[in-house]
Amino acid sequence: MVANKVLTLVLIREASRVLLGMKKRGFGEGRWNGFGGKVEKGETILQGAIRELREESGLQVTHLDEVGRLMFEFIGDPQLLEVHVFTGTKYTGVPTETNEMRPCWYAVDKIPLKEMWPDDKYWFPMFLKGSKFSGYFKFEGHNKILEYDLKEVEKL
Ligand SMILES: Nc1nc(NC2CC2)cc(N2CCOCC2)n1
Repeated sequence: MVANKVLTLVLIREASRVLLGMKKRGFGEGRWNGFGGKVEKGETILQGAIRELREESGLQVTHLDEVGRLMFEFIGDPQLLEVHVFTGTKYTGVPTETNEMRPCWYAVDKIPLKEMWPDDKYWFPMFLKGSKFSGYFKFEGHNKILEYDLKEVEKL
């Protein structure tokens, strides 16, 4: 039995723009995404999200709201990914390029969905509306979604 791999994803948002980063190496390289990654032993998921945001973008936050939960299955891989999506509006610092990520602000009507993970085009509109969402995506490789279900929820 392989436990889920717990990952975080932080989307920092201002009134009409969202901070994304171009992933420069590793999982998701070449795609725009929020900031995040693994949760380490001894930290909560929220603490992991705050840490990854700081490490990957230089931004510090004291509060994040969990807005989504996404599960991912990859054909042929027993390891499920469990991604906790957070958003925040109050931060300190300036978005800074790191060896992981090149940050860039995107207007909410110009989100580069074609250059993001394929699932994003389904749940990003829910994120932008301020809804909470819960979904499951079955991938074949890193570009093809075989099945998915996704719903807006009152409570995660
Ligand atoms: N936007 C997004 N979509 C994902 N889709 C699954 C890979 C198929 C994963 C993911 N992250 C996983 C890595 O940690 C950051 C968030 N972020």
